[in-house]
Amino acid sequence: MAESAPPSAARVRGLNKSFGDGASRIHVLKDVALDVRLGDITMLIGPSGCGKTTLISILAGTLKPDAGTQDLTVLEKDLQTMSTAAVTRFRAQNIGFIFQAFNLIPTLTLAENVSVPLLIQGVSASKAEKKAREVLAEVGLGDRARSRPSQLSGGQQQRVAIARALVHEPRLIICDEPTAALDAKNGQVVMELFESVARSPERAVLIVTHDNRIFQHADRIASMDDGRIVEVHDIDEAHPLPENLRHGFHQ
Ligand SMILES: Nc1ncnc2c1ncn2[C@@H]1O[C@H](COP(=O)(O)OP(=O)(O)OP(=O)(O)O)[C@@H](O)[C@H]1O
Repeated sequence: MAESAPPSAARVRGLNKSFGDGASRIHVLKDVALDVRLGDITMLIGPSGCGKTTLISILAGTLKPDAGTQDLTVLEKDLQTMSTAAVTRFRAQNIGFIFQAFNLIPTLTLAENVSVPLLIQGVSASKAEKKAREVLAEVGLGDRARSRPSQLSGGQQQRVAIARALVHEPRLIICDEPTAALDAKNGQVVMELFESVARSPERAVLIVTHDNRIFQHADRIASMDDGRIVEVHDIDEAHPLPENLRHGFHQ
C-alpha cells in the first residue's frame, strides 16, 4: 500500500482567480500550485500586484476561487465543497490573522482585544480574558493587559496582534506583511516571537512579505510573479538562503 502523504496545512493545485466580467475581467491567479507544510514558516514573496493577498484570502476562505480549481485543501478540509457558513466557522476555529496595520480595536483594552477570537467562538468573557492574559504574558506584555492600543509602540501593538492571532490556538497563522510597519529591531522581535510561540509541529505560519530582513526565518520561500508561483525554495542547513534572495527582494 502506498504510504500516505504527511498532513499538510494547505494544498493548492490548478487554482485560478479572476475579478470582474466581460471586457473588464482580470485574471489574477493563474494555475497556482502551492504546498504549505505543518511545522514550517512559509513566506510568500513577489512584486506588488502579483496576487499574494488574493491567494492568502482564498486560503483563509474569505475569497472564493474560480470554478474548476483542482484542489483547495486547508487543514484537510476541501474548502470548495463547504458552504459559506461552514467556511466561516472553520476560519474562526482554525485560522489566526496578523495584518501589517495591527487592526486592534482602539476602545478596548489589550486583554479585551486579544479575547475577541474566543468571544466569537462563544467562550465566556471571563474565561476568554483569563486566556488572553496568559497569551499576552507569552508575548511579553503580561503587565499591560489593561492598557489601550494607543498607549503602546508599534512593535508592542504587533505583539498584541500576534497574541490575538494565537489565543484560540489556530493551526494556520496567516500574516500579511507583519513586519512592514516596524523598524529592524521590532521586526526581529516579532519574528523571534513567531519562532518561540507560533512555531510548532501542529501548526503552520504563512507570511506574505517584502521584508528581506526576515527571510532567514523561513523554511520555505515561494516566489510569485504575475499570478503564478514561479519558484519554491526549501531552506535548511544543506540549502541556505539563495544568493538572489539574500541581497533583498525589490518590488
Ligand atoms: N476585489 C478586486 N477586484 C478587482 N481587482 C482586484 C481585486 N482584488 C485584487 N485585485 C487586483 O488583483 C491584482 C493582485 O492584487 P493583490 O492584492 O492580490 O496583489 P499583492 O501581490 O498582494 O500586492 P501588494 O504586494 O501590493 O499587496 C491587482 O492587480 C489588484 O488590482
